[in-house]
Amino acid sequence: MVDYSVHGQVAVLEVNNPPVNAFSHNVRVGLDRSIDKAIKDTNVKAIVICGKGRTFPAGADIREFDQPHKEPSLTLVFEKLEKTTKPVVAAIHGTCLGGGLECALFCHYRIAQKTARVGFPEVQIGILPGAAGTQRLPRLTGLHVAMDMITSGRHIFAPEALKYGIIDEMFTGDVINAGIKFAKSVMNKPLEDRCLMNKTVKDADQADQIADEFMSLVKRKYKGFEAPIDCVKAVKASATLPYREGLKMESRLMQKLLLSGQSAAQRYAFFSERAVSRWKMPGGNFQTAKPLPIKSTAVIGAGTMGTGIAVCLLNAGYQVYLLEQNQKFLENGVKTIRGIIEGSVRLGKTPMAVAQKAATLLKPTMKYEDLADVDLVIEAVYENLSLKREIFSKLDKLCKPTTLLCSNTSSLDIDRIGTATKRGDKVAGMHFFAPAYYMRLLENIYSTQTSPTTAATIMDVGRKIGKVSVLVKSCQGFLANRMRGPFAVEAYFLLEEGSTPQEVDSVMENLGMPMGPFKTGDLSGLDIGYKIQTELAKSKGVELSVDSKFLMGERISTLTRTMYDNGRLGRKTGKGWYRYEKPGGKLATPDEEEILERLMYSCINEGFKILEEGVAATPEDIDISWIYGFSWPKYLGGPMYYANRIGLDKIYQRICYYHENFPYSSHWIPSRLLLKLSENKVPMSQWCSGTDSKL
Ligand SMILES: CCCCCCC[C@H](O)CC(=O)SCCNC(=O)CCNC(=O)[C@H](O)C(C)(C)COP(=O)([O-])OP(=O)([O-])OC[C@H]1O[C@@H](n2cnc3c(N)ncnc32)[C@H](O)[C@@H]1OP(=O)([O-])[O-]
Repeated sequence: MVDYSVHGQVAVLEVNNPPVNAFSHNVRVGLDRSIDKAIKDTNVKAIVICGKGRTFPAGADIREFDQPHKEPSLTLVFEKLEKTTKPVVAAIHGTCLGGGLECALFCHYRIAQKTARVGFPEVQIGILPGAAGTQRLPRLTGLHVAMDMITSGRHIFAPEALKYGIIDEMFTGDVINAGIKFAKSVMNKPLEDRCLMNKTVKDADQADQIADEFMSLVKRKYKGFEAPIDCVKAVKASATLPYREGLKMESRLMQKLLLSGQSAAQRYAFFSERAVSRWKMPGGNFQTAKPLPIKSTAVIGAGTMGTGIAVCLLNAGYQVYLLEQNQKFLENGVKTIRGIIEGSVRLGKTPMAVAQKAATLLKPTMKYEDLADVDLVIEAVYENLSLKREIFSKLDKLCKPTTLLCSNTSSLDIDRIGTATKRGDKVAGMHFFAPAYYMRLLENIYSTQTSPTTAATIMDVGRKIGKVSVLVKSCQGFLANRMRGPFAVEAYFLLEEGSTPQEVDSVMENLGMPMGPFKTGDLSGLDIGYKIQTELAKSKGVELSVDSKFLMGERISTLTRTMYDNGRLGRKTGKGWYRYEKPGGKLATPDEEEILERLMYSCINEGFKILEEGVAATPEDIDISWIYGFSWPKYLGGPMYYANRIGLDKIYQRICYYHENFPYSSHWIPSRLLLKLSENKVPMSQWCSGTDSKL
C-alpha cells in the first residue's frame, strides 16, 4: 500500500493503491508506519511523498465513508509529517485532490509536474475538506482563493497553483528523481517557516466581507446544497479562530455533512456516473466490444441541435462536415457555431488553441456527396420519421460501408429509422440535450439490429466529447423523454384542473430542480411537445382536433395544441406559459403535495417500467440521465434513489390511488417491478448495479 525505499539520505514513500491511490484504511496504516520508519532512521535526512502509477493520491477513499471509521485518521497521520525535523516534500503528478492535497499541505514543500492538477472536490460529494484542508489552504493562499477553490471544488493546473503559492516549484520528468533532487536542495534548512499551522491568514482582516460575498454566491449558484454553505463557514474560521479551534469547527461541520442525506445522495451520484460507463446490451458489453476509430464526422441540419452537436465534436478535435439544404441556413449555422465557440473562449472555458483548431475542422457543405468518406454521421433534422428515413436511405447508398449512421431523435423508434438502410447494425441513436454544447447527458440508443461495436463506438465518442453517456434500448421516448412524459403531461393536467404554471413550477423548484416544467418548456420550445403528440397520433392513424381530449383511449391535454396554435412557443417567440392566460378549471386547485406526487410519482412509475422492460439496465442509468439531462439536483441522487428514500411501498400505494382516480392515463398503471420490490421490501443495493454507497 505504501512502497518504502531509501535513496542515499532521502526516504521515498510511494503510495501504491491503484487506480487513484486513495487513502483507504490500509494506506493510512502503511503511511503511518513508513513515516515512523523514516523519522527513526538516522541516515534519512529528508522524506519524499508521491504516488505510484498515474497519480498522487486523489483523496480519501469515498467508499469507506459508509463504514465505521477505523484509526488512524488522516489528520493524525499527516500531523506527523509537519512535526518531524526532517524536511518532507510532496512530489505531485496526476491529480492531487481532497485528502491528497491535504497531505501535501502538511508537507514542508510541494513540487508538481506542469500537467498535474490540484483541488478540493469534496463539496461535489456533499462534504468539505475534513483533514485540515479548510484551515491550511487559506494560510497559504489567503481567504479569497481558498473560498473559491473549496466552495467550487474546481481543479487547477500546476501553473495556477504556483501563482497562488500552493506549490513551490514545477518539474518535468520522473517524479521520484525530481522529488529526491528537490529534497537534497532543502536538507538542513530551518522548517518553522514551512509549517502552515504556524502561519496566519493574510487577508484575515477582510474575513467578514469575503465570507459574506461567498455565502451569497453559493446560495445563489448552488441553491439547496448544504455543503457549500458549510465550506464557507469552515474557511472563514481559519481567519477568525486559532488553528486548533478552527480544526474543531471543521470537524463538527464535517460530521454533520457526512451524516446528511445530501452527501449520501451525492456519493451515490458519483459512483453512478462511473457505473453507467459499464454498459451492457444483448450480445455485448463494455468489456467485450471494442470501439471503432472515428476521425471525421458529419452533422446533418444546422439548427439549434445540429450546431450544438457540431460544437461538441469540433472542440474534441473531430473534423465535422455540417450539411444544410440551403446557403442561408448553412451560413446561419456556421455563424452560430463560431459564436458559441468565441463566447466560450471569452469565458475562459475553451482554450484559444482549441478554438483555432476547431475553425479549421469545420467543413460547411450542401452536398451529400461530401459525406461519403466520414466515419460517423449524426442527423439532427426535425422530428419527422419519413424525413429521417429518407435521409438515412440516401446516406446508406452514399457513405462508405463502415460509416455509422446516427440520429439525434428524441423519441422516434431507431428500428424504424434503421430499416430504411441495409446497415441496421451500424444505425443508432445519439440523443443530445439542449443546449447540446452545454448539457452533459448523451443518451445513446440501440435498436434490435444495432451491433455492440456500434454501441461501443458511440459510447466512446460520448466520453471523448466530455459527455456522461448512458446506453438504452430503443422504445417510444427512450429513457429520458419516456420518463419525463408523465411528468410533463401531469403538469398540463394540473393546469386544466386549476393550478397555475407558477404554482407547479415552484413546487418542483422547492424540491431542488433549477426550473419547473413550465419554465423548462418555455426554454426548450413548446412546439416540440406538439410535434411529438402529432407524430404519435399520425403513427396511430388518428387526426387530432383542437379539442381532442383522448388519443387511443388515453387522456391528453388540449393545452399542447392551444399553445401551438396561438404561437406561444416559449422563449423563442417571446411568449409561452408565463404570459398565458390561466385556463378556467372546474376542479379544485390541487395542493402542493399532490403536485409533487403527480409529477414525481408518475415518472418514477415509468422509471420502474423502463427497468422492467430492460430499456435501461440499471437505476443508475435513469438517475444519471436525470442529473445530466434534466439538471436534477445531485443531492437528491436521481428520481429512483429519491423513490427509495421515500419508501417504495408508499410510492406504490399513491400510484394505485392516482390510477383509480385517473383511469385514462396509462402512466398510472402501477409497474409490476415496483409492486414486487415494494411487497418484498427489497433494498436498493439489490436492485441497482452496486455502487456500494449507503442507500
Ligand atoms: C471522519 C472522516 C474524516 C475524513 C477526512 C476527510 C478527508 C478528505 O477531505 C475527504 C476526501 O478526500 S473525499 C475525496 C476527494 N477526492 C475526490 O473527490 C476525487 C474523486 N475522483 C475523481 O475526481 C476522479 O476519479 C479522478 C480525477 C481522480 C480520476 O478520474 P478518471 O481518471 O476519469 O477515473 P475515474 O473513472 O473517475 O476513477 C477510477 C476509479 O477510481 C474510483 N475512485 C476515484 N476516486 C476515488 C476515491 N476518492 N475513493 C474511492 N474510489 C475512487 C472510481 O470510482 C473509479 O472506480 P471504478 O470502479 O473503476 O468505476
